[in-house]
Amino acid sequence: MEFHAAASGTTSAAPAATLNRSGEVAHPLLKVSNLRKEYVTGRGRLVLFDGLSFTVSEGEMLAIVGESGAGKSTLLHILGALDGATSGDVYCATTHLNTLTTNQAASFRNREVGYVWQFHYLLPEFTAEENVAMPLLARGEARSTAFVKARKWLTEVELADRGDHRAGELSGGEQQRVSLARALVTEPKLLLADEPTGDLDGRTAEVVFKLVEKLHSEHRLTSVLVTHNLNLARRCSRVLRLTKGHMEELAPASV
Ligand SMILES: Nc1ncnc2c1ncn2[C@@H]1O[C@H](COP(=O)(O)OP(=O)(O)OP(=O)(O)O)[C@@H](O)[C@H]1O
Repeated sequence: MEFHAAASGTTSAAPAATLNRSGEVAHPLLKVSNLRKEYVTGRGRLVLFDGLSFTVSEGEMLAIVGESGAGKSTLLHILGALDGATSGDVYCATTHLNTLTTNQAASFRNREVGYVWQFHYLLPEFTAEENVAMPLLARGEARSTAFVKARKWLTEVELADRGDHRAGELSGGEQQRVSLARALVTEPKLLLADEPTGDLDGRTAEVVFKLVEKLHSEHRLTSVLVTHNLNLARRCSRVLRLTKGHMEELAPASV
């Protein structure tokens, strides 16, 4: 168990190391300070959250829970440089996400973050292998090495024998495992997952979540998962609940 001091509200410092309960140095990978997100809508300002401050240490598996509409997906998008905050700061290691240009944000997403969504967003006409190789090809990696890595990651998600199958011909659980391989083929530090098992039946969800747990620990990932599934949330090392615009830390066992 680790201590997680909330960020002090400073807006200029990259994450500093802290001590966990065993006296080991815990290096924060993500540091969120005083974050606010609002939308200006036809009916006025919609403030999703304000004053959010928290850190996520390297190696943690964090679940973000909360009511529908609380802003969990929006927060995940901000952590992954897919969306910007209205104010406040987000650091991923020494990268200050607020200051990235569009191109820098795209490069950050390609190199540092793996995304898994509720819907897999695979290209159905392409094979599993081609789908997994796509992020590497997008950043200019040679086809031969991209496909070697894609096959390695399909093996990691236990789909080595399905590489030449079209994504559209795979089952929902298999598609989600391919999307997990695609998320990790670039060997990111950070895995962001938004309801990764939300579209799957209970048994298939368990298979996919076990794979997430296995890959998280074997590849020393830092993972942030948005979920409504409290059974999955309590298996994470930390749980934060987004409620009425603020964050509460919950003991996983009490979720
Ligand atoms: N571009 C936008 N403009 C205005 N409002 C938006 C926009 N995007 C999202 N919202 C609103 O922000 C709120 C939070 O959305 P978000 O998807 O982050 O919630 P959530 O907690 O992930 O919900 P769920 O659990 O249902 O997926 C919702 O009320 C949504 O309608």
